[in-house]
This record gives sequence, structure tokens and C-alpha cells, in this order.
Amino acid sequence: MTRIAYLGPAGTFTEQATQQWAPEHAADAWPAPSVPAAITALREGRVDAAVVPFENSVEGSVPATLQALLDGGDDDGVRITAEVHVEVQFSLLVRPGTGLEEVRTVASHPHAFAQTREWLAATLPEAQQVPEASTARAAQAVAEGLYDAAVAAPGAAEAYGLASAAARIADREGAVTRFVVLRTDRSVPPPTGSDRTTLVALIWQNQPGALLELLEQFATRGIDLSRLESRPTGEGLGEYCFWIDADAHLGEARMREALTGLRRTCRDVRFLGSYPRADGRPVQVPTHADDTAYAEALRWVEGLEG
Ligand SMILES: O=C(O)C(=O)C[C@]1(C(=O)O)C=C[C@@H](O)C=C1
Repeated sequence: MTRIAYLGPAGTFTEQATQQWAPEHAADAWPAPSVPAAITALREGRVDAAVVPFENSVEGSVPATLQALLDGGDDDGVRITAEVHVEVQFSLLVRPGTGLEEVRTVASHPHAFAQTREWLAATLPEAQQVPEASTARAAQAVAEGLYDAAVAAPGAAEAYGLASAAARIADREGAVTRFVVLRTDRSVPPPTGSDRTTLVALIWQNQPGALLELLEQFATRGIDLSRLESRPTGEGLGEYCFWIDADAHLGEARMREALTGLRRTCRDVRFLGSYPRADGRPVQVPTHADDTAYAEALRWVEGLEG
């Protein structure tokens, strides 16, 4: 039995991701009160896996997750071992009998507010928006009488005895949130031909061309990057680290070579995992960059002497 922690309470999109990833264990999963709490439970061995939101197609990355992953330092062994995509759709949930005109306070997760900004501005311009740890926590708090309404997943209505005052309120249709499954055993799932590697790199500051040099580690080895994001390290204004998703697996020679290049040229590199892509899209490897090409080239070099 796999013990799982997820961003709770029941009714979050993260719970949907957990059900999608491990339907047989989801019912026994622990609804953590926050992303750091889920990751701490994993680090302390109270659970075997943690499911947390990583990025959204409209609002971008989830800072609480990125920060909690970095906070662990180098040796905590936390790795991303899988990813799950969930299409997100929002409703405005209220206690039964509450009309839209009575709504003075709306609670939700900041990412959910960001995805319903225009609707809220047009429909409830006077309402105070209160950030909560998750959309379902906001719905629960409405049921407890703390706020008048919550922006949450439609399914949260049933979980907390709420009514839907408005459905499909997202500013953009078809938004998708990407969730990651974390484990601590330093495990790397085997390559599937459709994989991603997530890394964090710190480049040397004030060194012209440092970012270009980082990107060249991938370009010259035929590795496509699907995500590159600079985020503050927290060490001071102007200090950034780069979050990278590369379409390759640690088991491939080109990825190993890129990692050795990064290790030599960057101030620091964190490997956060190689794992199958949720969309299963096959990764095209240029013939000059596949394992056969690397092995042949190495044989050639080794044969040059003697
Ligand atoms: O609050 C939830 O329901 C979550 O699962 C978190 C989260 C997020 O962090 O982005 C997940 C999907 C939506 O984009 C809004 C909130």
C-alpha cells in the first residue's frame, strides 16, 4: 500500500490528480493542509509519496511548491517520479440560499483567483478576495461561515454541502494544471521514450554569456527544453536560479553529458528527477545525439591512442 499526501482538504484539484495517478490508493491518502506540509510528511517518512501542484497553463508555476522543493537542500533525496495533468474548471460556491448580491467576501487559492480575475471583476467588483491554502479549504471555510463564497472545483460543492452560484467562471477555457508526484528514495523511473528531466541551475552572477553557456549544454546535445524559468534565490536582489524542464532522461548519454557540462560551468545544479511525460508524446532524438551516436563517438576517441 502506497501512503500518499496531497494538498487538501478533500475536493482540491490536487485530490483529482491523486485519483488520476493512483486510483487504488487515493481514498486512503492524507489531505495535507499545505504544500510544505505534504512535502515535510514525505521527508519524514510518514508517507511514501506526495502529490503537489507544479504549474498552471494560465498562471504559471506554483511558488509554494518550487520553494518547498528547494528548501530541502541537496541531500533530501526528494525526486519527481511522475506528472499528472488535470483540466481545471471553476465554480462560485456559496451556502445554499445565498444570492450573488449578498456576496461580500470570496475565498480561494491565489492561482484560482488569477484564473477568474475578469469574471470576479465584472460580477463581484466590491467583494473582498481572501487567499486560502487551497480551493477546497476555501469551500470548507464557506461552509463554516467564515466567508460568503469560494472559487473552487465544481465537485467541492458536494463535499461541503454548498451550492453553485455560478459555473464555468474561468476567464480562459481549457486551462490545465500540471501536478507532480514526489518520492524520497532517490529513485528514477526507467526511460520510456517520452520523458522529462527537471533541474535547477544557479549560474555565476555578473558573468557575460553565463545563461547562453547554460543553454548551450542542451542545444549542442540535441535536447529540447520545454520550460525555462528564472526565480529569485532569496539571497538578494538580482540573484536568480533557473528552473529547467528538459525533454530527455537521465539514462540517456546526451542528458548525462549535459549534466556534467552544467556541473562544470554552473555555480550549483539540483537534479529533481527524470520521469515520464503525462501527455506521452514521444521525444524526437536527433540521430547525432542518440545513445548509439555517443557510444560510437566515444569508441572512436578511445581508439585514437596506441
Ligand atoms: O487549490 C487547489 O484545489 C489545488 O489543487 C491547487 C491549485 C494550484 O496550486 O494551482 C491547483 C489547480 C488550480 O490551478 C488552482 C489551485
